[in-house]
Amino acid sequence: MALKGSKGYMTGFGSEFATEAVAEALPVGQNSPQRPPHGLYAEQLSGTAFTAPRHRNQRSWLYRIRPAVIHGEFRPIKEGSFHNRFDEMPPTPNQLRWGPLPEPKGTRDFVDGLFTMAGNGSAAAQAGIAVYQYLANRSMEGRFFYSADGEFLIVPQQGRLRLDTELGVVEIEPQEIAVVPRGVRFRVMLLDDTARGYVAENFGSALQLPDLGPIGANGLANPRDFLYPEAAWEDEEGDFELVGKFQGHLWSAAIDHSPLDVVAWHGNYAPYKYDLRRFNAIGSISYDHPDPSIFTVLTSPSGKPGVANMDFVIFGPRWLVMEESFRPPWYHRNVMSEFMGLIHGEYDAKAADEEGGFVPGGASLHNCMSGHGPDADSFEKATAADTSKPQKIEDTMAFMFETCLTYRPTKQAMETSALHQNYQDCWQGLKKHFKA
Ligand SMILES: O=C(O)Cc1cc(O)ccc1O
Ligand SMILES: [Fe+2]
Repeated sequence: MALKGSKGYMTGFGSEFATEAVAEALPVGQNSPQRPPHGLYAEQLSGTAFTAPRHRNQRSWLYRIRPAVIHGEFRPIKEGSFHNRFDEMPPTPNQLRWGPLPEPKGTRDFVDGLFTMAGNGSAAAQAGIAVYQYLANRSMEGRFFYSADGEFLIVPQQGRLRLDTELGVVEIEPQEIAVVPRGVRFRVMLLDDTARGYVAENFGSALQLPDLGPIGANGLANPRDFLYPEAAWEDEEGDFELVGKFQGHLWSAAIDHSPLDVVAWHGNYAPYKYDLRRFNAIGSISYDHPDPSIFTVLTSPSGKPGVANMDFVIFGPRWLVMEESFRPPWYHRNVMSEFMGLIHGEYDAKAADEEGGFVPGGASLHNCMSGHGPDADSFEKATAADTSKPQKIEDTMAFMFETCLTYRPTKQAMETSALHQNYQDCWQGLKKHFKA
């Protein structure tokens, strides 16, 4: 089942778009005419309060075959590995690292295949985030999903995905990301046999581009590299299911038609994709390793000046030229909490070890004020390196979901066989070099 209409994209982060998959389906000069063109229903989808300041206001007008209200009663469904239970055990200050999650038995689609790793804040407070990993081997057939709790930032690590959404089709592959806004209904189709990746569900204010300050008008993730789908639709009837995530729980309603029936839309509240390889990395060209905030792709402000509910930060290919400096990340403790994943290649602060190290598909968690930094091998290498020569970090893509609220790992994340038992050993070989 492929949606009808264009599979093209429109460019520009947060732009005001207008798109129609059927000619003249968009009303001209008004949003809600008495009789919209082609017998469509007009429906507004508000992502911010009606009264949010204009530069932060997000809403789209959807012109659809049936309004979103037509579906059966929602009933709670049994939750598997996809849940928001962050209080099943006391959060640990220990540094944690996981290998790739083991393949579960049987078939599962994107929604069944979500596995909650950690979270903080709550959907109720509209603050904090949940971090999931997914492992899917089947497309969502006859099944649609939305979250009222937050936007979904999807980071594929293996396998291409086609996100069929109410507002159009977004295709992503590893090293690209997509964001599906709160409330938008979608289904995830696998374009390869299996799919594996990470998701941050952002309960707080919508992700936006960071301010650039003295960097100037250009750099980091450039607005025109964000792609939004053109309208695409289907008019399918059948015994389908709509799964909603609402206040941390999953609900299911019968729906006798596809909710992906939006023939035209206009506005600035829509899913989008971004290719991480387009990131314009900016760094030190003199000395010292800068703070990783220079690698922020998207940020969700918390309301406190300069403090992010979440930052999505990437560590991609770049030159290191800092002279007489320790070039990898320094040892540090951070009031913000750091969940990391590796999409591709190797991370410069962590070499392979007997547990496999930090490998693609794996993850690490360095929580509020827990010490961390390069392992012993990486430290030795970096302190011996010739820093009069530039060094290129190539063929790698790691990322961090950094948040101002402390992560609470789930019980299942603490009990999975993927959790490394000896992670802290990677630092125990750090020798004393002090000479008075
Ligand atoms: O801990 C990490 O590996 C992430 C990180 C990278 C960096 O370059 C500086 C600080 C930081 O937390
Ligand atoms: Fe860190």
